[in-house]
Amino acid sequence: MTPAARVQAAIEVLDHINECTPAEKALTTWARGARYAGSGDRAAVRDHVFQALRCRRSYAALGGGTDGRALLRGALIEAGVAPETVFTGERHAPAVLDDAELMQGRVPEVGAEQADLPDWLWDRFESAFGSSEAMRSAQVLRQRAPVTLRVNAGLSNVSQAIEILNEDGVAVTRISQCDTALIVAEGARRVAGSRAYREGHVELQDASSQAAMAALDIAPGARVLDYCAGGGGKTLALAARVDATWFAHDANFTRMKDLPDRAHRAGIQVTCLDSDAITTAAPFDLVLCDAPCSGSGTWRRAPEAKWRLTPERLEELRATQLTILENAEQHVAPGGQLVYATCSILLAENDRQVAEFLSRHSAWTLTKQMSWPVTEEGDGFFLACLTKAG
Ligand SMILES: C[S@@+](CC[C@H](N)C(=O)[O-])C[C@H]1O[C@@H](n2cnc3c(N)ncnc32)[C@H](O)[C@@H]1O
Repeated sequence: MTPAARVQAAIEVLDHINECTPAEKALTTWARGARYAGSGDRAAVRDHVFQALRCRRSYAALGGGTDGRALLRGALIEAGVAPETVFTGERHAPAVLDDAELMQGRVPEVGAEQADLPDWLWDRFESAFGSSEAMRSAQVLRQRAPVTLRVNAGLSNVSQAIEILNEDGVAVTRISQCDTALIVAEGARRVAGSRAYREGHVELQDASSQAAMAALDIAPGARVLDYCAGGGGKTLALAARVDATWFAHDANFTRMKDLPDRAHRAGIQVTCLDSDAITTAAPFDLVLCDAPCSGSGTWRRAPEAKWRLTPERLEELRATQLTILENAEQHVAPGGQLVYATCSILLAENDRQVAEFLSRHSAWTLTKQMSWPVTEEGDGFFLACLTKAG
């Protein structure tokens, strides 16, 4: 496909998304009907679509509308490419911009529009971080996220992992934030098929999640429950550095379906527990609640979420987070830890939740609280460690 044909395909996918189709589904539907598209074409179309979703508001201002054509016109203007060089009307390229379209478009307004956030979220960002840090975070969320690997310290060391990845054409760079984290500089699409990945030397995991798990104090031999385990990424990260007994739970048990295989690949053992089995296996020395959240620290990976979140949905999430903490704390042994984590940068889901929990539970003290801002190297992440009276 020509570059202009890729833009036209992205326009069609964005129009489909505008009709309330989830981005992944719209992309899959397009790819099924576009057998002529090679993997490079599919990746390029996907990049256009996701970038337009990250920058939806500012591109809409620049391009003069919210349909696919306007968004891609806005994207080209921001990239310094004259839209008429792409909207040529030639074979498979977008049709020439008409007079009505050319009348539209303006510079995005200072504030929420430039930040590519809904107004109410921009207000929250500004009041939490101040204008300049709020804008810095928002601008990072407008960019593509890095592909980051975690070296499985249980099986490999960093130099060995880099060497094995290089053999398969995956070039990586180390970062200061975390010893085990490697950012993929070249060959991201080769990671899943690489020997390093297949044999468990590396896992995909954001650097801030890795740094947060590295910040936990876990004694060898401890009994640890990952209460919101999902695919088990946090358990695997912890198990790579401490020899403990690992348990995993998720309200949606099927989310843990890949965990036994992933654990096997990483050379560790994890016991998956349903709610009844938790009661039998309790108490635990540490219960980790990597709670469902707005994902605001990861919106560059899932940009639709920032436009979908509403104040009401945020309140629902907050209620779920507190219920999870209330349920999980009952399974912690005296003197043990309850760890609350989110991949959000919103105070409402982080500091405020910890304060709320502490105000209701006098037996608990906050022993550690850390947060990671969104940066070029890592997603936003929050961690609080609470200790139960012995
Ligand atoms: C942020 S994700 C966890 C990600 C996972 N820890 C990882 O590292 O891949 C939150 C998880 O919490 C689960 N969840 C939602 N409500 C829950 C509840 N009431 N109790 C336990 N798990 C819950 C969801 O099914 C989801 O898998």
